[in-house]
Amino acid sequence: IPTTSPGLMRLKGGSSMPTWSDNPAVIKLREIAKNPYDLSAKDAISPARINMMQASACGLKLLYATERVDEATVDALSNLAKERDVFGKMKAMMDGEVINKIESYESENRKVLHTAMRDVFDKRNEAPAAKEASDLEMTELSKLKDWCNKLDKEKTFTDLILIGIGGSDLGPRALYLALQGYKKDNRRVHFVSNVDPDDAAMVLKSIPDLSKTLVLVCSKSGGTLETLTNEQLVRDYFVKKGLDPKKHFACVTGKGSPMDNPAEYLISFYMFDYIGGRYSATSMVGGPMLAFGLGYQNYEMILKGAHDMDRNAIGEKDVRKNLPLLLALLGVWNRNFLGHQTLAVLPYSQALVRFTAHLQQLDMESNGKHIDREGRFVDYATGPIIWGEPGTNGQHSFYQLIHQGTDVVPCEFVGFTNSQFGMDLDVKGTTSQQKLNSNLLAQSLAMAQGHITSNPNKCFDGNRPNCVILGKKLDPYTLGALLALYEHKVAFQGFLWDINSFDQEGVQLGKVLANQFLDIYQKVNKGEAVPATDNLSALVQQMP
Ligand SMILES: O=P(O)(O)OC[C@H]1O[C@H](O)[C@H](O)[C@@H](O)[C@@H]1O
Repeated sequence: IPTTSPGLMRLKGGSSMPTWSDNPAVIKLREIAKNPYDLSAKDAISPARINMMQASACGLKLLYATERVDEATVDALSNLAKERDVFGKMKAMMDGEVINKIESYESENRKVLHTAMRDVFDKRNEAPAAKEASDLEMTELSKLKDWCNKLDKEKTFTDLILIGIGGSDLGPRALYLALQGYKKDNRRVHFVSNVDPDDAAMVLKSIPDLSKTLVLVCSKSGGTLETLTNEQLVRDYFVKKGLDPKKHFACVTGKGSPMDNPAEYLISFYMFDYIGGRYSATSMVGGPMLAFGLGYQNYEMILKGAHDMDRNAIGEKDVRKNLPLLLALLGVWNRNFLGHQTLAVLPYSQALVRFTAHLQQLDMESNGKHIDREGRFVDYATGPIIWGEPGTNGQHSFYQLIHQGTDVVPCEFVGFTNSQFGMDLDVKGTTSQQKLNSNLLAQSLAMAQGHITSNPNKCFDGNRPNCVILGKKLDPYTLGALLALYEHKVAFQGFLWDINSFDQEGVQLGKVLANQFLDIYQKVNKGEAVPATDNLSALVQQMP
């Protein structure tokens, strides 16, 4: 990681944060990390440890007896949280201070208020933290509720195609797929995100009746190439089928964006510049689609679960009881002090099939950063590489490396006592759900304690850190809480690293170059000559 760059001049002296290495807690944690807790030692994992090393909030329980920490490590991590002022920063975020910025450099300069989108429940003896933002969302929510009632009454639409990408696709799609047990009868949602024309083609071919289909175009900026292209493609398809797009197309966009053109749409919903794409699932980006597919009440329960987790994140100052902060600190321990580069998130729930994909954007776009909030290159590791697939499928694929590979992969397992549909059978004395959960618990323990034998081929070193997140059942409330747990984990980690978790400059360069390639394709399409001497043209000419 570079620590200096000719292109990066510090314009402003004096930092409010001590540098990472000067933090007393960092010094202490580095000392502990020389000889961290050995999970593979005899009796290292005991019933007492399992009972003590756990925390609960909003129907979720975090078990961390299988992490390489003891009480002294957790104390030192707790001090790190204090020294890096994570609660001050979380409060600034929830109160609506402008925290999405890099001091003295051109940056987004925005508030970060996804929590205000669900701060809509308390009977107002306690005012919402950012009242103006919550009030604006209340207006959108009541518009959405009325629209849902109208759709329920008129029964005109059975299918909805959501067109969007990145934050306008991943989070909402992950939530919809996660709640199939709560789907409304005779309602289906489809997703088109990739600019690959086969994505839209496959969805359009699968629609049973286009005349009963809504299209929800979702883009905060209203200018994303993939989304605009797919909107045009789908509009064109409707026209070809003799249908008027104006009677089918709705949109979600930022106020004042190029897409904010109500005359073009049946209805327009709004999100705001202080809602980051990857934090937007509980804004109108998720709202209309989820309320259409699952019903408005279920959407409200997602918001309620998320809001309750927001309260845990800001209100619970004891790190041993604050789920997002505890998860964040355990992650920082594994990343910065034990030196692990990746994190596998492994849901033992088929419903969470796209949840890890959403977390990839949430975490890696937020914390894949190399400068701190004052524009200095950091000399410590920031966000890990996130990956994973649902278990037990993953067990039959990549778990070999997790158990015996030369890289240690910290894991976060997620599981539920009950299935969503309850369609289960007792085979050989246990249900399928119990078989699923036995596998989850077995993997966690096997990674941690290992198994030493005289045959090296059958040796498991163990000492591979992991934790387990458990809930009773993946219902809308629990899913909202799980979503917010990860949103705040990511934010807390950004606060600990003192980076800006809310911009995404790293995705710009590729977009600029893609536009330059498009210019070349345009010339090729018009039969104009393209220069043979530049890299871009040379690459285009490589396409078979
Ligand atoms: O919602 P949109 O403005 O269309 O943006 C969609 C996505 O595109 C960008 O490339 C960003 O990296 C994402 O953070 C964003 O969610």
